[in-house]
Amino acid sequence: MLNVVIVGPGLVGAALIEQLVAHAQSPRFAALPIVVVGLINSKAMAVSPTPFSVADLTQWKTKILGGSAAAADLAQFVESLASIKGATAVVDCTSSDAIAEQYPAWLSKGLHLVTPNKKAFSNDISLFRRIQELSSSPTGPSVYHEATVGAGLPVLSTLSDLIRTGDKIVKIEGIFSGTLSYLFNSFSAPGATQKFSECVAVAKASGYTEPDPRDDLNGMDVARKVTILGRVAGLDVGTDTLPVENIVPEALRSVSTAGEFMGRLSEFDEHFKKLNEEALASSSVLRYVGFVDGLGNQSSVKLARYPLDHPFASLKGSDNIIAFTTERFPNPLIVQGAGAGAAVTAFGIFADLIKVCERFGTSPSEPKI
Ligand SMILES: NC(=O)C1=CN([C@@H]2O[C@H](COP(=O)(O)OP(=O)(O)OC[C@H]3O[C@@H](n4cnc5c(N)ncnc54)[C@H](OP(=O)(O)O)[C@@H]3O)[C@@H](O)[C@H]2O)C=CC1
Ligand SMILES: N[C@@H](CC=O)C(=O)O
Ligand code: NA
Repeated sequence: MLNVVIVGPGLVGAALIEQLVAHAQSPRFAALPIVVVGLINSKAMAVSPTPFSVADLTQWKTKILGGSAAAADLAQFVESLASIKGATAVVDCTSSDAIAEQYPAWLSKGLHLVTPNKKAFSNDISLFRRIQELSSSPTGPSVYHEATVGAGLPVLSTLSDLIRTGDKIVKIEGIFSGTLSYLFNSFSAPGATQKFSECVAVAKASGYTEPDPRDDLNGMDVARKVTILGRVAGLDVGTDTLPVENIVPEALRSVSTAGEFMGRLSEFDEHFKKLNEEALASSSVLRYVGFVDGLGNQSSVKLARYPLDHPFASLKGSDNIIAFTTERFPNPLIVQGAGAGAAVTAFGIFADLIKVCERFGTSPSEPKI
């Protein structure tokens, strides 16, 4: 049995709980060897020596983290996991740097880690290397973070399979942001009529953006994904050295809240309209792309023009597209699909939890179709 505790049941963490509950209730599946024993958000926490029931998980906001729950204290929360019998995985669904810093300590206690939080893998490379080192033993704790790039799409698993089998990465090129994909697919297309600020508002309301959409528009979210891919491919890349094109209008970079930023973005609709018209005039569209250079040090993140017949130009919705050009795949291996949103991100986390189970011999059975 794998015990799971979720740190930060926000949009994505709540969707994970929903998927675990739906799985447990589905007659198609045998009982899953995954149980939830702890939840903590920024206000409250609860850890139970026995698994939370499906009924409690269905109403976790009131039944688990409601009135009688203890005040949140992460150190105490982690300490109390020592009393839980059997393997335990921490699922970090925050976007917190401070929590990412805790991973080495958690791994040293033998806790497994599954997370969509990009920070630990894209901040200082020494943290990335420490985590790799602590999770490198086949019998020790495992770390899976598929959802940090392309949400649930099989991007990191594909990359690590290519590398583990001896392929050489030439380049990885793609649209790695669900938010920026949605924005430019809707805004920069022949005949499109929506204003840029309207597209940003829809992306935020759809749950694609980071809590502050400037973290998407400034290119940092894509830079983090390019960094993670590069590091998994063995390259020494970091967000501090990557050239990154920031498309947040200069005047809005230092406004203090995401709300103020959203409120004032329409002042810059004309600026984005002009960029778009220039692209369309040359039969091209604007797309925000990341590039990992497997052979040199030309990795980058930028807004670029693509001709209308290019695969990046015909992308839909919040889809990501990731093209791996390798020694074995001179015509790129392409992964494409929804790369943001609560359900597809939670799917990636859920699949990683199943991998933790498989690695330790508590494999869930296949559906009974
Ligand atoms: N949304 C998406 O499409 C995708 C998201 N991701 C990543 O998934 C992660 C979660 O995203 P999302 O669910 O949208 O974010 P939310 O802002 O909805 O949720 C974040 C959660 O973290 C909690 N939290 C923040 N700080 C702490 C803390 N110090 N201790 C305990 N809990 C804390 C918040 O608590 P409280 O509720 O009390 O405020 C909240 O529950 C992020 O790292 C994001 O980059 C990855 C791929 C796609
Ligand atoms: N804000 C991100 C969420 C997933 O990483 C995006 O838009 O892709
Ligand atoms: Na992924």
